Amino acid sequence: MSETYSFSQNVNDIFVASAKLMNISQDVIDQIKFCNSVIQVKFPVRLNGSLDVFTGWRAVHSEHRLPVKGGIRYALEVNQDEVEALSALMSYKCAIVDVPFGGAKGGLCIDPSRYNDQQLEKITRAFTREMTKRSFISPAENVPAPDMGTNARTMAWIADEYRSLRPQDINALGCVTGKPVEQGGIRGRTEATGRGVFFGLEELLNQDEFIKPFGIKPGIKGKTVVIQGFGNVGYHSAKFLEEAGAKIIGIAERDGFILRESGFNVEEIHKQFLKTRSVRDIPDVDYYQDSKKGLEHPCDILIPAALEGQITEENAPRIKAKLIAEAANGPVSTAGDKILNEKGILVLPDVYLNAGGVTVSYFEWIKNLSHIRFGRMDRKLEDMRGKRVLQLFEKLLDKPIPSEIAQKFNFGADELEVINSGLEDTMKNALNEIIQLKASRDMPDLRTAAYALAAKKIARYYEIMSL
Ligand SMILES: NC(=O)C1=CN([C@@H]2O[C@H](COP(=O)(O)OP(=O)(O)OC[C@H]3O[C@@H](n4cnc5c(N)ncnc54)[C@H](OP(=O)(O)O)[C@@H]3O)[C@@H](O)[C@H]2O)C=CC1
Ligand SMILES: O=C(O)CCC(=O)C(=O)O
Repeated sequence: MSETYSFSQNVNDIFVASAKLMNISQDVIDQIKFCNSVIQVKFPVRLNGSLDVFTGWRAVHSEHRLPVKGGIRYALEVNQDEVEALSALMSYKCAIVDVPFGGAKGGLCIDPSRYNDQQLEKITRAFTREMTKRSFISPAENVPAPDMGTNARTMAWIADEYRSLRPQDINALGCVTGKPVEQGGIRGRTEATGRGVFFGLEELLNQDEFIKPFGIKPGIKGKTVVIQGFGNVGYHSAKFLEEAGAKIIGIAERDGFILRESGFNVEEIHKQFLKTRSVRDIPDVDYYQDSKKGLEHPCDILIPAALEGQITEENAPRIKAKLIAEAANGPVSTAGDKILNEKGILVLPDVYLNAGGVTVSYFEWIKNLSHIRFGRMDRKLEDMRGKRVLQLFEKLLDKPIPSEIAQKFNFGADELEVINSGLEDTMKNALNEIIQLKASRDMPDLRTAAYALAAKKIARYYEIMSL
């Protein structure tokens, strides 16, 4: 990454350029683009007898809708510029997929692998107290979720701590999403971002005319895929793509790049990886110590699913993938993006593609506020209704409907089916909106069109308010 790289500047630049293409006034652009507020907290935690001081941030980008929403990241690289950029991405992402939230993001400067679970719990609870005290966590105003270095368990600690601080808040469980199902979470959230990446790619690869100029053939089957980052998002993206017939040939992790041109068995490799969180000693693969070289390996689809700023003007000229699917936030810098576009590489942008996580977080938040699981009240009723319709058909036809056909009438969906269908619908509709806007305004690329769509939707809110 170049020394002058500013993630938030990158996000602002592309937002401003895209908003201008929609003829949005400079006043409204300025109102939207800046981060509304950001807190930095420094707090001590006693671990093994000594006091360690931790630094964390939570940035709120736009409160045009409340609550504001966005993950909490635990990583040593976390800094204020990063959380501000990520919070802006959250505002735009939510607008694109019509999730009625503003944008936020948090981060704690910590290497989570250096602490055991008990220590992480203590640190997380202390961080939660700091943010709750300042109203940077609440079901009505500011709702975190998992991101790099955090997971469902971290969210359970946050929810529990918040509940003990605000026992009178009947909606306390909605103060955070991405919780374990047993603690008020929703089925399908853990894998939602990866599943959303899959739905986005599936929809894109169905658009024969759109992808043809990039030399990309329709369909997922047989496509070769390289993934950077084998955590939550990378693993689930790989898994769903493999299930649909893609060949995952390369995985770039923190400590190296593994390659098998004939394709991995994702589940098997993931099991091995989890033993040490390393790709170094995985058998029967080619191993390269220089992880970043993995991004340059020839493939149909390259999926950066780790950090921002991974493809810049430095390595973009050497990228050989036909399609880059940005599962991570901000993996391609503005300068890198320009080079990819000039090379004719299609980029499916983060601000749309990884929105599956927040979409299902929205469903979880609704579940927490309504205090009932999706399907609990009407599943049986729907099932009975469906069966009656089938019986009626059988009566009219005077013969039984073959069981393989009857089974396809999946009446009475359970929570996971409801969530996954809502996610699929959201991801596919949003991509079509982006593609249509790109065509109608002759926009240069999907990223510009996605930001323009977000700008249009958020600007509408401000314009109505000042009528
Ligand atoms: N979780 C979610 O729901 C969402 C996540 N995202 C974005 O997706 C990306 C990944 O998040 P998530 O999967 O949740 O995070 P995880 O922490 O689960 O996984 C990230 C993985 O990337 C690895 N990694 C870190 N640095 C590098 C590097 N330089 N090169 C290769 N691999 C690296 C990590 O290794 P190690 O553990 O050693 O650090 C880890 O295995 C982030 O950009 C995040 O903002 C976007 C939307 C939602
Ligand atoms: O699920 C959420 O609320 C936020 C997910 C997130 O942090 C992201 O999309 O970058």
